[in-house]
Amino acid sequence: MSVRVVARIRPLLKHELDKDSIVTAESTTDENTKERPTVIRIPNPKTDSESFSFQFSSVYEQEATQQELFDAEISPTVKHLFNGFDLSIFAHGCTGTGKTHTMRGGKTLADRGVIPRLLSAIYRRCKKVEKDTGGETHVDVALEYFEIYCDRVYDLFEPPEKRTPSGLPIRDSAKGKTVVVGLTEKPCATLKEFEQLYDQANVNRSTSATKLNAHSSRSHAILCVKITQTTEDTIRVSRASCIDLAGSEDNRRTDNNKERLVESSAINKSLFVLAQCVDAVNKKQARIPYRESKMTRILSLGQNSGLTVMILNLAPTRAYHLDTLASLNFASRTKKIEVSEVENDPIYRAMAKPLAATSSIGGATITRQPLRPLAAAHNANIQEVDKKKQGTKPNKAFSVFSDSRKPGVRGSNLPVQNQGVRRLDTHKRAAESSAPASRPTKTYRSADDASRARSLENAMTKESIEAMISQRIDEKLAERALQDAAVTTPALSAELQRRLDDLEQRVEARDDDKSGPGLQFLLMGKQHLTRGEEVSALRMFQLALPYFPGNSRLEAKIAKLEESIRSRREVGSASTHAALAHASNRMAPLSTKQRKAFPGDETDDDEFAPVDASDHDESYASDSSFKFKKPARKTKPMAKKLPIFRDQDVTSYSAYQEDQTPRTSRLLKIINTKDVAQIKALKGVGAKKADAIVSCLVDMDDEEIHDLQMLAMLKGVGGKSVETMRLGLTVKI
Ligand SMILES: Nc1ncnc2c1ncn2[C@@H]1O[C@H](COP(=O)(O)OP(=O)(O)OP(=O)(O)O)[C@@H](O)[C@H]1O
Repeated sequence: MSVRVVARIRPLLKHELDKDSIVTAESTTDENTKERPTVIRIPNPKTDSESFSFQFSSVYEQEATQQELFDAEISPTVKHLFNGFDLSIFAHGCTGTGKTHTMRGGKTLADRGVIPRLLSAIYRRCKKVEKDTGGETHVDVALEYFEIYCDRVYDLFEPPEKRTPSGLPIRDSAKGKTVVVGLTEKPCATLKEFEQLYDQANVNRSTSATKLNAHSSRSHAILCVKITQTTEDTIRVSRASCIDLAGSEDNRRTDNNKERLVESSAINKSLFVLAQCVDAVNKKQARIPYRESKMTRILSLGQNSGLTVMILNLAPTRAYHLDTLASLNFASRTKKIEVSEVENDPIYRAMAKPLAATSSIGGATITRQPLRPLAAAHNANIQEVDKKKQGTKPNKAFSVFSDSRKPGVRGSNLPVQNQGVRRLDTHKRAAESSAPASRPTKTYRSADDASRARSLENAMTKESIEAMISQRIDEKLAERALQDAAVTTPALSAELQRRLDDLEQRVEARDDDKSGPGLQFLLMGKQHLTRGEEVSALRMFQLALPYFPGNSRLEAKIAKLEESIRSRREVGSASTHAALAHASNRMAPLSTKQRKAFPGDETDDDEFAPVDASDHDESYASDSSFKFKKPARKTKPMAKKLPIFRDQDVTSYSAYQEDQTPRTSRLLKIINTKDVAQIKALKGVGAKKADAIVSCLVDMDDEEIHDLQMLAMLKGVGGKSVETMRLGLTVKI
């Protein structure tokens, strides 16, 4: 199932009442049917006569209330949560668009946001479940609440003075999910208790006034609600994760001071990585850059399971025009992400197979483990279980890290309990159909709760037997894996372990590094430079300088940039001058050759740019020296496909058109319409390519494609495609 994306347009704020709303909602069906609109329409920033439209699952207009949004989007998911599915709800949008209002809301009953309403619904459901099962099922609710501020994770249930500068570490659990280590898990039995805890924790959240929002969230806040349903025989854990992302900020509009800029650059970077992850997931790329920011690593969008609802918050006014377009574009790509609906299995209390709480987010029960090579890995996340129930049989000490679908077992003739996951998507079902369906089927699950409770006793006997068999298989496989590891690589394992420990220490040392904000500035500077935004790059490098006093390379870099900017200004005429200033943020692709000649050559940058520890994490298995290496450069393919931008002198645009043939002009005109239908009609362009081209164009804000070279450099387009498109056009003379 793909991520459900809904859009919400916030009403005009007091100081915006005299402004026009340019973002409108439209219904695709007959207006009289009173169905909720599903389309957002927004004018083209270049010409108001044209407009872009974006389709979503639902669109909430300015008048939509908190109650309407909750009832339609979130309330129906609560029952799935109690059926064992995880739920992720996140609010996305640029700063000041109403994310916190949507998630947290105001103090009055009508103003309450998604989170308090969700908790209220959860407590109601708890009571119902307990009543329907005649008290056999007991439901516990516990909370974890943390924020990711400047790429560091802090527990919001802890007062700020207790924070360590490097924040809480995050680790990958044995189940392949990302967990934050050391979070406080607060049991929370009533709605009243929740309100107290939540309000208190929100005081600890990092917020500040910015020019665009008087109460701007400076961090991504993530609330995890853990629901544990316990019967005499089973324990089932599911989680609802509510994520209030910090908003992206255009620092040309914020007038942010130094501190706000550091926060802003961290926010923008993590959101940029999130967008890259979404793109990579959509393009089915082998490497998804989750590890490049803590937020994406924790969210693991597309890798987590369960139900995901994204609420895209939009501001209606023209001041947000480009930001709104960027958000719409991002959300359109997000909705294509497929998320597997995987139900959390119950843990059988009678069996010696306790599992660590499984969650894509958080998990206080997971204790921190040193990195280990997989061959010698064992599952250390085994909880203490009810020893009275276990009798004298010792706890199973380990289980093998494996895909929970147990490939080794699949071919076996033994009756296997599908202990790992029960996927609901049809391909997976077909593949699994050879195994006997020993667990209750979906139809059984959705049956009336009362009859389910009555038949539970009989079903459990059969299931207990199967669970026991499965446990034996696990143990055998684990023994074999350990034997194999011991026989084949004893020396290597010790060496590898030493290196892994070493690597871990280095990663942690980096976490504690006081020059963190300086590195952030450097990184931002480098990003600006790559995009050719010299002025912004210079500003970032200047801000980084105090963190690296006496760094001659950085000083040289700044001097070089200052010189470059000065000379460009001097060369231009007075009119070009004005245009340059205006155009410092406009972009046009740069050829490989031009890029090499650019003063901020990448080679220089790498020498003082921060090294991304996450990359090393991933490559440790193959890195023989464990020294951080620069990635090998693949200049040729990169140079062709990478959209690299530089400042563009707008006065020279007209030169592009002078020597263009009518066919070329027509092609560029069609491309610049940004209309998928027209672009799709070009020779050699399918729906996917047309979509990709429009996405690229929207990403380039209001920039146009001026020539065929520029067109060929768009992602997914090459020289050959351009020629095919061009030759496929007929031109009247
Ligand atoms: N649906 C709405 N109805 C009434 N007021 C709203 C609505 N949405 C947002 N607002 C108001 O808009 C302002 C900005 O909203 P909010 O702080 O929630 O934005 P945000 O997206 O969380 O911003 P940031 O990313 O900077 O934290 C607040 O004053 C809020 O009360």
